[in-house]
Amino acid sequence: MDKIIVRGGKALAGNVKVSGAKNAVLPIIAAAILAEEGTNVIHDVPALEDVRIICDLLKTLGITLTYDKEVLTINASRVTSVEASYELVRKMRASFLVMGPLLAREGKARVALPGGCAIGTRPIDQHLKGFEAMGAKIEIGQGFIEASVEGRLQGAKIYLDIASVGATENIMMAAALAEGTTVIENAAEEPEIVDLANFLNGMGAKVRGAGTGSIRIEGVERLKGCTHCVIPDRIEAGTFMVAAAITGGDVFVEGAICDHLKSVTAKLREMGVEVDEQENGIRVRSNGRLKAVDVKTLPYPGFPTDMQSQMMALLLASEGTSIVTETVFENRFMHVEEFRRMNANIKIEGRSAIVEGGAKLTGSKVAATDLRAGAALVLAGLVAEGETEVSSLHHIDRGYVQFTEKLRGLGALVERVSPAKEVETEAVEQVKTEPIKVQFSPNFA
Ligand SMILES: CC(=O)N[C@H]1[C@@H](OP(=O)(O)OP(=O)(O)OC[C@H]2O[C@@H](n3ccc(=O)[nH]c3=O)[C@H](O)[C@@H]2O)O[C@H](CO)[C@@H](O)[C@@H]1O
Ligand SMILES: C=C(OP(=O)(O)O)C(=O)O
Repeated sequence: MDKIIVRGGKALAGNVKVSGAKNAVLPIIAAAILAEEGTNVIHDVPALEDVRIICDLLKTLGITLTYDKEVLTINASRVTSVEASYELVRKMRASFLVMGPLLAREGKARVALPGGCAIGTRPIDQHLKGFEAMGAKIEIGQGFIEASVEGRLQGAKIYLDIASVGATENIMMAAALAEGTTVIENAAEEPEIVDLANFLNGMGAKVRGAGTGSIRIEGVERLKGCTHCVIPDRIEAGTFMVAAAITGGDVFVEGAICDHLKSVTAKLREMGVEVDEQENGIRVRSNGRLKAVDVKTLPYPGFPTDMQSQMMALLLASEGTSIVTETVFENRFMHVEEFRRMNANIKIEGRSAIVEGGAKLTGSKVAATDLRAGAALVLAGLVAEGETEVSSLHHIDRGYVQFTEKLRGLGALVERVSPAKEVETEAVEQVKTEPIKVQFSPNFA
């Protein structure tokens, strides 16, 4: 299995370009199922494992896709199946996002139960509540959820008990082709919801209010393909902002949208990091002296749970005690155990982690427990003494395009090695100066 080897001690400097947002492109690809005519042309599609999986899923539904140079074309004029298999849903929870579009277009959908994952149980009750309110019959059995409706879905007023990102997206997509108007109250307000709404509207839908807690969707009879550019990934951007701060570096994060990163920017500034918001990106500078701060994850515009572990790495490098409270997911502290292997002093009390900064982190063998945890361990490795070896890289591949290459572009002493190369490393002890080969080259076509 591949590993990332990081040697700490280098201040990062230079320019890094942010890729398209994973969490925007996944629902957008699912929404492409709704286009009964024309072709969707989606730009800035990141070459990620999750993107490959959802593309594979659409192919099993009979849909035609091509992918070249970050441009994905999807022709969904023909849908030959309404079933999302366990094998695909198991690999990626977001596969469940095909349920709304399939139900709205085909009147039925059969999707494997997504189950829990490393960060919590992650129920889907709010998605199902929305579909039922729109007239769908839901049956659960043999590991699948089957949804069906006689005729078209009916517009409805839906109040979400939790401002769930996925439920808001799934219901929005279903409502786009429903008869009448749907109003989602307590809707999630994430930028990815706005991007999805823009894509749906590009296909001819009538979605208003995305980005607020109340979204109104007037159903239309047909949708057709359009051209769309995916927003930049705010979590990838935030990860590189932390990389600059933790190493006492000076990095321009090109393409980052300042508005999407306000909570992250505010916390970095509280810690003493200089954040310069520019039109086409964000420059982050730090002298490496960091103050401890408390962080609480919340739905957008609050501090993102997807930045919690990276922020914890930064707090470990700060002076003083910080409290990190996770309110979005019930079990998103798996990385704490891995940080401890690196000499971190962190205590968990319920939903909070008490992080003692200041102790010198030491390089160690650690494993990514989810994709953000994987990135966070690499960040910690950038300031640890000696060498850190991060394994279980399939997590990182889900959400970061060429992570090691981008870090190396900023001067980080980091590389990805495959088992064959490891042997070589031991044999000749030269690998640290060799250029690394690109490990990930997806072929979606
Ligand atoms: C592909 C994608 O976009 N993933 C993001 C999305 O996940 P996802 O859409 O799964 O996250 P949700 O906003 O739905 O989940 C938030 C909380 O609501 C709970 N919940 C959710 C749905 C439901 O029906 N019932 C319920 O109880 C979840 O268990 C969780 O505790 O938003 C999360 C929260 O910002 C991010 O961490 C993920 O990176
Ligand atoms: C938790 C995440 O993604 P997902 O919802 O796809 O598991 C994430 O992007 O950090």
